[in-house]
Amino acid sequence: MASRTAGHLNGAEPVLTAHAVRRAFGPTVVLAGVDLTIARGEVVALLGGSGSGKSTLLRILAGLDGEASGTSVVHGTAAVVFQEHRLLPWKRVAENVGLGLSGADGPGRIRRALAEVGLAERDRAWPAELSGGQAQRVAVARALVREPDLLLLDEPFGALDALTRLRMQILLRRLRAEHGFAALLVTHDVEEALLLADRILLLDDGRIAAELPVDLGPTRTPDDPAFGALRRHLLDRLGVPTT
Ligand SMILES: Nc1ncnc2c1ncn2[C@@H]1O[C@H](COP(=O)(O)OP(=O)(O)OP(=O)(O)O)[C@@H](O)[C@H]1O
Repeated sequence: MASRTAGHLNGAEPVLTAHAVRRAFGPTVVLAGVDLTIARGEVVALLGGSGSGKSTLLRILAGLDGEASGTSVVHGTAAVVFQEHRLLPWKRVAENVGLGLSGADGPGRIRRALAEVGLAERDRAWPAELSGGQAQRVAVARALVREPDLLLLDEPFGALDALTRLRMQILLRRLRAEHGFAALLVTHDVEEALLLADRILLLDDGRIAAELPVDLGPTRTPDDPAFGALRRHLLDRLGVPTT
């Protein structure tokens, strides 16, 4: 696995290298030795059945789990976006985005990050005054303001309605084109993975069971026969019948 994941780098610098990551909860082994390399600027989607350990792996890579074994190194800055926005209800939008940010350029960076997610006018709002989609865009701004080399995204659009989800996917694609960050996107949604990722990994039985490059070019639509073929292949690997 290590040599396979290293292969896709083609000489590109890695932004994340993880090796032999293992995590058990009591007697239950959830991750049995995961090797993973992400290149600078690369978007990797992580698919897997419910309970396969996707969120557990993401938390380890984010440095949020002290109990795992193996090594995981982010070469640069990482920022995390979760399925729930996790905004502090007692702080206004701009304060939430700027949490932990220091330096005289903080207010300017907060303004720019909010403008980038289309919420420049909502900087004084309270989280409770926002829609689900707006709150999640604030969470994205809070990640962006740190100018991350790597975004760790745990089902970031999973709680949103279908239309808002589509808008967020388009926003993420645009932000990625502008900023060039790398991302690891945990998702249940095969189409979302195919729309956004350069490479898709399948987590099964505690390991990366399959790896699939997505050679679909920058403009992707589900009507494209090549898109459909990859979709069927992935659903098949996930054990979902398509006929
Ligand atoms: N803190 C914990 N204590 C005990 N078991 C846990 C803990 N966190 C996760 N698990 C178990 O580890 C397994 C993997 O959970 P995880 O949330 O990583 O899966 P997932 O692939 O993200 O699932 P889903 O797609 O349903 O969100 C599950 O069986 C879960 O019950």
